[in-house]
Amino acid sequence: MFSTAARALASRSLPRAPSILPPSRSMLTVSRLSPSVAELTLDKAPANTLSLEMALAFSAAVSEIEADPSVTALLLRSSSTKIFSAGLDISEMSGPEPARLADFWRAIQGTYLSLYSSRLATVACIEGHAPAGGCLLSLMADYRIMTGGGPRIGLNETALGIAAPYWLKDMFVETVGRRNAELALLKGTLFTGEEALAVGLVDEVLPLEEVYPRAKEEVLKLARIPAKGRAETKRLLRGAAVDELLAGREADVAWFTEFVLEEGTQKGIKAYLDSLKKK
Ligand SMILES: CC/C=C\C/C=C\CCC/C=C/CC(=O)SCCNC(=O)CCNC(=O)[C@H](O)C(C)(C)COP(=O)(O)OP(=O)(O)OC[C@H]1O[C@@H](n2cnc3c(N)ncnc32)[C@H](O)[C@@H]1OP(=O)(O)O
Repeated sequence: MFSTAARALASRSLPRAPSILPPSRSMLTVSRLSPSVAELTLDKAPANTLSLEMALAFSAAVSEIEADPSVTALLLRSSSTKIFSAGLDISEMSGPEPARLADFWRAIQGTYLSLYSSRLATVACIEGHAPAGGCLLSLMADYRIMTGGGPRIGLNETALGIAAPYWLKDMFVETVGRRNAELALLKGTLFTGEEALAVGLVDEVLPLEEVYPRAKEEVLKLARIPAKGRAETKRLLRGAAVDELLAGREADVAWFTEFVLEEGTQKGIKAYLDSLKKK
């Protein structure tokens, strides 16, 4: 839906180095809910983390779905009802090879550029946890439906000693409003579904068994909204944010790689990774 030039710029900046594996589809499945509605299921055990390969596979799958003119809507879900996505694969950032780290971040940017700018109507079906990068995936959708009670969602970067990139922070601010965002980002709050609903981070909260049926109902409904008007409205709402990242993509890569490669950050990342593995 964005300009051809912007699209070309986005795809030209994606990693092309021969060392990068081709996107693997085994981490994702794409199916049809109806002739015009696709379903994209994250299927990378145990936590649907965004590794370099997963991020590339995600963007490639979204682009492929979008390239089919008969598809007007997309449902995003996880094959696990416990974890929607645990966010960025922290092992990508622990003792990284700098060139791969830069490609990793370009691929993470690519997930945002592919789905946030999509012409499709998009619904996120969040049955399980969605911290940090998991929250990012859901924020890129037009509508979010989440399980109440147990799972948590939010941007917990600050609590991990890091910061969300500006384009993720901006998307969060746009969604929950300035003050709610400040309070949540500065504390690294992870919300229950009910708390997320109260701040506008999700649009509906339901018992687990009702989340997927309701998400299907909603995406099938959104698929019937005239596609051209919706796509143009999305461009008007989100185009400036997407163009800003496209224009400053390499500066954002430099910010991320410098931060991650710092000795202190590396110590923190290693300690956090160890704590996750020891759980
Ligand atoms: C730390 C980053 C550092 C620097 C970056 C600097 C600046 C830029 C900032 C960019 C933005 C970053 C956003 C992110 O996404 S960072 C990642 C944040 N994610 C988390 O904090 C979630 C961590 N995971 C959990 O809290 C739990 O796993 C969860 C609540 C989701 C589920 O709990 P459950 O008990 O059901 O499962 P676990 O046993 O904990 O996990 C299963 C296995 O998966 C592994 N795992 C989980 N999350 C990650 C992850 N994000 N990366 C890598 N591996 C992960 C976990 O270790 C378990 O593995 P095994 O023990 O089975 O081998």
